[in-house]
Amino acid sequence: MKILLTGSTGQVGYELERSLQGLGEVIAVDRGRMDLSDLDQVRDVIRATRPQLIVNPAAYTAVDKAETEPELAHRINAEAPAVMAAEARLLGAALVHYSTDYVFSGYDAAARGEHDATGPLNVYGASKLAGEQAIAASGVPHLIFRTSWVFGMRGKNFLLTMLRLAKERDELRIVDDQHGAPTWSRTIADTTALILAQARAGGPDWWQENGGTYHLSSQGRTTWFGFTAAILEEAGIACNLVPITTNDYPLPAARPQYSALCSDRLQERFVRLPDWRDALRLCLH
Ligand SMILES: NC(=O)C1=CN([C@@H]2O[C@H](COP(=O)(O)OP(=O)(O)OC[C@H]3O[C@@H](n4cnc5c(N)ncnc54)[C@H](OP(=O)(O)O)[C@@H]3O)[C@@H](O)[C@H]2O)C=CC1
Ligand SMILES: Cc1cn([C@H]2C[C@H](O)[C@@H](COP(=O)(O)OP(=O)(O)O[C@H]3O[C@@H](C)C(=O)[C@@H](O)[C@H]3O)O2)c(=O)[nH]c1=O
Repeated sequence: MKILLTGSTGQVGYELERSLQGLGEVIAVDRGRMDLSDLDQVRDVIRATRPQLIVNPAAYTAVDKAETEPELAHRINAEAPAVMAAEARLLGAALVHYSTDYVFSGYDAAARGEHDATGPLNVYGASKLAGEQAIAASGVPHLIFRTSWVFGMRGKNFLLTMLRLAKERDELRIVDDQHGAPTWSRTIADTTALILAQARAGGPDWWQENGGTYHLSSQGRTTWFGFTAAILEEAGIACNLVPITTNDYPLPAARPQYSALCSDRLQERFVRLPDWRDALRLCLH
């Protein structure tokens, strides 16, 4: 199977480049080869490589910056995936795409299912939702994995930011009223590969029976403060931690207060993901 992989310099893309190796030939394209803000280039690269599967973890992920660059965020997160879906459909290929807990408003504490009403609070979330909708409307065989609070030992993420800040400062003030499930980039990649191995073995009806949107997020939940406390404990770093509210830490983009995703659909069909704390321990050690 020929797989076109985007975003291989990102957290999830880096892990996917390794996890997908067993499935076939992986053609990894970075921004230099396929810039998602250039829709003609996206089309041209897909037509030139003729993949049987496109895996797209590339995205505009700068949540605050997106508030001042809504058109660019929309092009990368919505229009480029729409082009990928249309081109994949023409080729008879399938598309795997990633989305976010930030498609939800998160006003209440219940964990959200795949069919619960969306309502993004910020530009990033709205652009990701538009990407999901474009893919679903295209009729291409697809999987959309919504994940949350991605961490890993590479790239830009909350875990690495906290490890750095805890060494630089005596005290960290961290929001304790936003709830979610930190999810390891490697878990996302390995789960994707496991499901795609089943798809490959499953025959022509597999995508029709199993395609669509899945929540792919760790078991359990915490707050950014709880996540930070666990990071420092696992890493053996002493630093004074002060819980604060969202109002104490004003940022350009609003974030959902309750971000927990219910991953039951994924668990019933494929695999149960580890608890966020166990994944954190494995990642750090
Ligand atoms: N990070 C998180 O906490 C979460 C992420 N997600 C979703 O998961 C997926 C993977 O995210 P993650 O790996 O963390 O993201 P990262 O921010 O780590 O990586 C983003 C990737 O997209 C690439 N990219 C950005 N802009 C362009 C562009 N114009 N053209 C080509 N490539 C581009 C980046 O390339 P470059 O290195 O050149 O910038 C990088 O490889 C995304 O769909 C994201 O929305 C969902 C929930 C949480
Ligand atoms: C650095 C820092 C952040 N915070 C707060 C700010 C914010 O409310 C919260 C999270 O910070 P960040 O801005 O790093 O995280 P953020 O960019 O909002 O993370 C999101 O990224 C996108 C891509 C997603 O899809 C989401 O699932 C989610 O992971 O932590 C503190 O309270 N203290 C601090 O020192």
